[in-house]
Order: sequence, then structure tokens, then C-alpha cells
Amino acid sequence: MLLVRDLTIRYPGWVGRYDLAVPRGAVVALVGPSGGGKSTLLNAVAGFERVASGELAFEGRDLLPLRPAERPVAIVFQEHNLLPTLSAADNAGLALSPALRLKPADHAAIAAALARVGLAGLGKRRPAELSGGQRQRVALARALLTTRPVLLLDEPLSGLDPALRRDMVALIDGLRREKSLAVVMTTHTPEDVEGVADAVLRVENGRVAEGG
Ligand SMILES: Nc1ncnc2c1ncn2[C@@H]1O[C@H](COP(=O)(O)OP(=O)(O)OP(=O)(O)O)[C@@H](O)[C@H]1O
Repeated sequence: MLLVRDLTIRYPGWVGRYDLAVPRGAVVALVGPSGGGKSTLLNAVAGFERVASGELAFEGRDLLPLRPAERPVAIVFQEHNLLPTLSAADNAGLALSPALRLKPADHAAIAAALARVGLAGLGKRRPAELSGGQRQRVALARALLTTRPVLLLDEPLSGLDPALRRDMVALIDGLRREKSLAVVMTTHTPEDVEGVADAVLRVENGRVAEGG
């Protein structure tokens, strides 16, 4: 279980104060207005925001003292964060070896992950040679290769056509079952996650609304 309790992030003139609980195997979708605080929450869980106060734990372990690389958390950012000089395969492979010391089995796993997101045969391309949706899927392939039990996805469906959105949602659904992941994703199109999300929660003014 990922547990967020009274987790407080302050920017000048803005405060986010979050409560959220996500069991393993569950998908929680965050919706709400632009600027409501969705990305800030994901970035704080991943360790990229300074937290003023509150609790953040996974399976009872306090995550706040841990650096991002030490946290049991994989995140796909809104802007994908691919390295422009690396091929799609190497960008995905960073999940397995940050220095890209990849074994033959790693190359096979990378090819399988790229195939899974519909990018079979495109592993040699650099990000600039891919469409926006394809770049997004490279970032998703990288997340698929991590063995971290918490998966955070910031707008993973934006820029994808409807058929691809359905494929990605099915992929996320399969993964959370297979690996018992706790998934938190943001979306502007909640209808896309109907039938997959265990909860759709609204984030507004830096708060996660009750219910959903
Ligand atoms: N580094 C920062 N410094 C100061 N203010 C920030 C910073 N990052 C975000 N904010 C502000 O914090 C609030 C929440 O932003 P956030 O990016 O979390 O919203 P969001 O719900 O993800 O929006 P969107 O749907 O547009 O991505 C906004 O008012 C934003 O302007």
C-alpha cells in the first residue's frame, strides 16, 4: 500500500496538501483542472519535490528520507525525459542499467518491452525520429522494465489516438495485475480509464477530493 498522509508541498502563493491510499494492484486516476496540483503530487511521491511536512510510506516504510533512485517508485513524466542522443532502446534500457551496461538478456527484455508498447523494430531510432506518441511509449517501455512496485504516470494517454489509448490502458491494466503494482496516473480524459481505474479522484487547489 502506498500511503500519503497530509503530505504538504509549498510554492510561493500555493500549498498542496495531499491524502491518498493506493493498495498494490490498484489503479487510481487523478483528474482535475490544470494547475490543480496533480503533477506536484506525483513528483513529490517520486522524490522530486521538497516536502514541507506529512507522511509518505510504501508497505509501512517511510519514503521521505530516500532519494528518488532509492524509492520503490517508477515515474513517467509529462515531458517524457528521454535523452536525445540515445536510441529508443537505450532510453528504455536506462531502467535496467543507468550506465547502459546491458547483457544479452537485457537487450531481449528491452525489445520485448518496446514490442509491448507497439514499437517493435523502432529501437534504433532516436527521440527526434519518433512522433510524440511514440516517444511517450518509449518512456512507458522504460517504466515497464523497472521492477519498482509503485508506477506513476503523468498524462500517459495524451497525444495518443483513441486506439492507442485503449491499448495503453489495457497494458497498464495487465501490468498492475501481473506485477501487483500500485498505479497512480493523471488524465484529462477520465472516460479512457473507465473499467480500469479503481478510483477516479479529483485534485483541485492542491487537495485530493474524497470519494471517487
Ligand atoms: N516549481 C514550481 N514553483 C512554483 N510553483 C509551481 C511549481 N510547480 C508547479 N507550481 C504551481 O503549483 C500548482 C500545481 O501545479 P501542477 O503542475 O501540480 O498542476 P497539475 O494539476 O499537474 O496541472 P496540469 O494538468 O496543467 O499538468 C500550479 O499553480 C503551478 O503553477
